[in-house]
Amino acid sequence: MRIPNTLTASFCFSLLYSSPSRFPQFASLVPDLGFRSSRKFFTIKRSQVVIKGPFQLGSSYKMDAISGVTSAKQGPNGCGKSMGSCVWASPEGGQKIDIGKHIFCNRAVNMKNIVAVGFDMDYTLAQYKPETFESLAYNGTVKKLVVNLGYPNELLDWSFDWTYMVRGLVLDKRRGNILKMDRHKYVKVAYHGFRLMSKDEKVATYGNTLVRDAFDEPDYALIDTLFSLAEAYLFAQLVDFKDDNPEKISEEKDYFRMYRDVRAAVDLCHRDGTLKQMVANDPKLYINEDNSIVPMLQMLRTSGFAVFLVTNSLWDYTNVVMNFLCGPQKPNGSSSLSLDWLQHFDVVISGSAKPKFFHDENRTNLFAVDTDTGMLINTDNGSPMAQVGAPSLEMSDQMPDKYYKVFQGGNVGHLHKLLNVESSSQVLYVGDHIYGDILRSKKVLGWRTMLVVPELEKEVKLLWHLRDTRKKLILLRSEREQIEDQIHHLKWSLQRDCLDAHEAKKAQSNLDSLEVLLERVRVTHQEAQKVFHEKFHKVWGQLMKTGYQNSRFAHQVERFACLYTSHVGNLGLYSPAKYYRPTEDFMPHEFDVFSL
Ligand SMILES: Nc1nc2c(ncn2[C@@H]2O[C@H](COP(=O)(O)O)[C@@H](O)[C@H]2O)c(=O)[nH]1
Ligand SMILES: [Mg+2]
Repeated sequence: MRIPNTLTASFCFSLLYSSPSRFPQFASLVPDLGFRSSRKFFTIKRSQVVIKGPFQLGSSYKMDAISGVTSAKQGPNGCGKSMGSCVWASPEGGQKIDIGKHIFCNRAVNMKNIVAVGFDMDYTLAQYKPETFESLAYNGTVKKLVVNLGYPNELLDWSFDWTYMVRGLVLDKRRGNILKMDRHKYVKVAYHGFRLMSKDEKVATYGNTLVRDAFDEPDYALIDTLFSLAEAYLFAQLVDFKDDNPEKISEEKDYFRMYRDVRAAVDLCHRDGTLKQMVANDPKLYINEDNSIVPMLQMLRTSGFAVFLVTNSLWDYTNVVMNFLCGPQKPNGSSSLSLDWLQHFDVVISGSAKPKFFHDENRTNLFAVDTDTGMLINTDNGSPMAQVGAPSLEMSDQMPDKYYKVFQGGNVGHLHKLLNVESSSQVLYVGDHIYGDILRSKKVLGWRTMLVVPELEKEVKLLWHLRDTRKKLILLRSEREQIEDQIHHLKWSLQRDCLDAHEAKKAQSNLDSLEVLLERVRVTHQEAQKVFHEKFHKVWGQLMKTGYQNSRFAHQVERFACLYTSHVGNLGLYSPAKYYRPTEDFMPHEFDVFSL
């Protein structure tokens, strides 16, 4: 458990209730809550090949009590004047970073030890607009279910609430349930379709099992990428539809098969042009414009880092998206495709097939990509190969008129070689997908990782605004526990102590009052907790919490992401020489000792 150094003082409180005569103090809290309401790149001329051959959120941050910004004393300036908006440094030697844009640290990353910084593209560099992009995926999927898989036409009239589903949920494919669980994998919130399951139903289904469910494939699906929000919503709709209209969905299509159909239809939307062609036609409609990316990339490169892109998207689509993000932009927002954006990268690997890419033993060929034609060129572990009958390869020191740094496929070994990386700990990779980008790269490979969690900006800001409420909730929970202890004490005394009649009567009276008070505090606490969570999300509450515990999603972030932040551009707000240090760990006993 970690708490930021700067906030610890505000969490200090003491509750020393020793006798029933102090009960009114418990009750006095209830109405106060306000809840009521080194570069090497390949160069290829048409007939000839030429081969050519890197500074936390620690104690130096002070929270601005009004606005929730911290002022960061920064390290040496690695940012040239030309990079106007890469403003991590200012003449005053520091700048205000909005709390929603902080980079949070689970595991130390010293940028001075990093040689190469890499990026994922979709939902990392490119933030899709869920209201248009996920709706496109939703509509395309529904259409395929009806036209190709024989689902009833009325599905075409359904609509999609893109705000409903959130990351970190788990779909129970066999039972048609959508679950939110804590870090111990205890199901805390459960819906069947869109119907909230009662506590008894939930416990009967998921509680008290001797062998705890892993909640993994094949019976469960993890909503771990923003790409999955539409399919989760559609699955819930289908579950309700089948329950209400069993005659309209063929019998053999149980919940599991319906999920499989939805998955297959979504998958096809990603492959058959349903999504990519539409984005290519009008990127501005589907992707957020972002003028922080280019300055951030420039800052990294001028600071000496090798910068790379590894995306599962293929070259043609990558080129469209990166053109949109890096320009050149035309006044109307459209951009004609150019290769200018490649200047910000040392190596680009499209069609990388992550997470397989992170396994060294994966023998997938690495092809160079002809960026004009999209044609793949054979390479021998990244070194271009001559075709039989074509002119032979030559080595030259001269800068060629056309060079290649775009590849497809391959594995992490190829990438290390291309970047001249000696140790995997020298690489920082920024991605949005815990499984696809982060887990494997850190666990298997030892790369340093940064997870982009766009939901975090709103969550952290809200947490900041609700900090007093949160403190009152902590106080109320503690109050509940202490009343319970008093009740247990009195009950024990009534049963075991030889009390005279007067003492027994007094104890019983105190006990009766305490039980009434406990019920009042319990109801108030529960209601307050519910209202608090609903401020974050009307259905699922705080992304990073389930009740008091970290959510399963938060647990994964903590375990697998060295760093995490709301937006990739936040990297440009910190010094390229920054030493990101984690906040101090706290065990529960330390909370008691230090009154945290
Ligand atoms: N075939 C499928 N492709 C999918 C699916 N969900 C996402 N995607 C595509 O993967 C890449 C992600 O790229 P990255 O930059 O984040 O590595 C992108 O092209 C998506 O369209 C799916 O279910 N099936
Ligand atoms: Mg991605």
